[in-house]
Amino acid sequence: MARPLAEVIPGLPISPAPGTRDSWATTVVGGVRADNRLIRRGDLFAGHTGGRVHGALFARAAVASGAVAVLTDEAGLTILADPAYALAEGTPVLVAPDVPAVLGRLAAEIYGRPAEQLRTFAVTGTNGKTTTCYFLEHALAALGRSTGLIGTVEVRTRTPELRAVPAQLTTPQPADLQALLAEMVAEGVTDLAMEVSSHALDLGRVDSVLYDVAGFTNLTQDHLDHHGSMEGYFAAKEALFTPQRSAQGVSMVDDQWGQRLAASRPAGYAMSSVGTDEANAADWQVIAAVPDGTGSRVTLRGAGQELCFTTALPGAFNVANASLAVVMLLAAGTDPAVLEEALAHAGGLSPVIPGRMELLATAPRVIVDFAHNPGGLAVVLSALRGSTEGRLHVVFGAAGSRDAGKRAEMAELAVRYCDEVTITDDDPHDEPAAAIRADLLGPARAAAAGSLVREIGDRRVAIRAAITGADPADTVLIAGRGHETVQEIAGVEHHLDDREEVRSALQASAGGAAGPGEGRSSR
Ligand SMILES: CC(=O)N[C@H]1[C@@H](OP(=O)(O)OP(=O)(O)OC[C@H]2O[C@@H](n3ccc(=O)[nH]c3=O)[C@H](O)[C@@H]2O)O[C@H](CO)[C@@H](O)[C@@H]1O[C@H](C)C(=O)N[C@@H](C)C(=O)N[C@H](CCC(=O)O)C(=O)O
Ligand SMILES: Nc1ncnc2c1ncn2[C@@H]1O[C@H](COP(=O)(O)OP(=O)(O)OP(=O)(O)O)[C@@H](O)[C@H]1O
Repeated sequence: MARPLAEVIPGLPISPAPGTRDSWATTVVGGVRADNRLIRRGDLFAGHTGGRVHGALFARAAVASGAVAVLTDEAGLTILADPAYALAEGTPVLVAPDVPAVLGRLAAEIYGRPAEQLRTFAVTGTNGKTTTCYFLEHALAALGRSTGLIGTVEVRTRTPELRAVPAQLTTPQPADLQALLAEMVAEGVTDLAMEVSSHALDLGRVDSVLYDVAGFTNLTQDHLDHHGSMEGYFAAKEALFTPQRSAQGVSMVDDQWGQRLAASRPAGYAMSSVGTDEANAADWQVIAAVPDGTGSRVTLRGAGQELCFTTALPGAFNVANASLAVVMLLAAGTDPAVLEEALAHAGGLSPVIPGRMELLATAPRVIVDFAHNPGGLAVVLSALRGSTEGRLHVVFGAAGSRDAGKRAEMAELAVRYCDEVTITDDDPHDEPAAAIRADLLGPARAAAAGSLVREIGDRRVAIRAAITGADPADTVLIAGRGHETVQEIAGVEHHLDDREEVRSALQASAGGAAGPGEGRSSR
């Protein structure tokens, strides 16, 4: 889709920069990007103030890649006035006081408002967004819909066959999101399941999308470096459940935040609730979740009806995630009996989700999971404790330069549930790795009653040590990085995939090999 700028900017706080000739109005743009590396011929480049660098510094490179106009802010105009960054005479330059605030709406106009041509499901909450979106995608496919998925692990469409690319962010930047939605519409996607992070809500990444159904999973401590407090974090999530952002919402009311969300919606906003604990009133209630293979057989009751489905994903928390996805589909108008039959026909709600309770061996049982905050670690460790005959081992660390306040609670949870705790590195980013480990080790050692606690900084060595030290009846959980394949230490990226390390440790263990620093734990 190509649109003249004169058609897309009326109504938006955007004006031509002083000195830009009138010809800007007839300039036709095919797309918009805020990263020069993504520019296609005919795009508008939006170069704005960033946390690290100003995007206007890349305007020349964007024009060299085919950008036909530039949108920037006042600081960007100063940069473009510098001969080192000045654009060729005649390049249309537009200016807005706050570019990120307007980018979503501008991109939606340029790409032809693609979100309005899709049925859109948004999932927010601290944990379970990715999982719930895979459940939604799986169920929608079972219903014969052509579904796109946007989330932390990957962005994918199912038309005409599966196409996936790794995700950069949980929720893409506004221009990238609109470009992606336009691509999906062009491919024939009918439904979209996407994760909406609190950062995205706060930073305006989804401002131009009105979702058909929004879902809330839960809230536990995370990202307080950005939001300041749990109230601030909740307020960011809550904004999704307003008529400006979604037509209706579904809240999982197992925690107090979900209950508060369900009870506090503005008049006229359609909100429903789902819960797995009968102590909390909910429109749809899980009345039974019985073990079925590795997962559960779930019965939901609501609106005078019952709906049964199975999921192979383990843990009570996956009963909650799957039930939320199901109730979001019901909220969208799906008939419960039709959904029940479609799920039965598809063999249940059992998507394969990279790095989420991913089972890599059975004796000992070795699982890689993305649990990286207290809420996630608590539910995963409690599920594994209950199903482990032998000893429970956990290998984990904490990401650097992020909400350090959650570290002590994670360490205490590890020793509460596990027999052996190996503290290692996650993504230290720019923080000294040893200092992060110390933040975990102190509280872990202080709280350790009977557990063995040890420190092995090198994650490969830590994984190998835990696996070679485990007996067949034991469970080893490698927590925190899930599907991730890059470890960032002091600004340098290293390849590291927990699943590959587990496989090679299992091979070494089967062959009797021993690497450096391995062996039984010491106190
Ligand atoms: C706080 C935040 O969200 N920051 C994002 C933001 O960075 P920034 O504003 O500092 O941008 P910058 O690097 O200074 O660059 C400024 C501008 O120049 C452009 N640029 C920059 C370099 C270049 O070579 N060319 C170029 O055009 C950039 O695209 C940008 O428009 O824009 C960057 C480019 O898109 C993002 O990579 C970066 O995400 C950072 C890496 C990040 O970690 N974000 C996290 C906090 C985040 O958003 N997480 C949530 C999930 C949280 C969860 O639930 O787990 C998410 O939705 O992903
Ligand atoms: N409903 C839930 N409640 C608590 N923890 C959960 C729940 N669902 C999943 N988890 C845990 O959280 C981890 C992350 O799950 P998932 O990727 O689905 O969440 P997310 O919200 O997308 O996380 P992120 O935004 O950090 O990527 C899982 O690996 C699991 O350990």
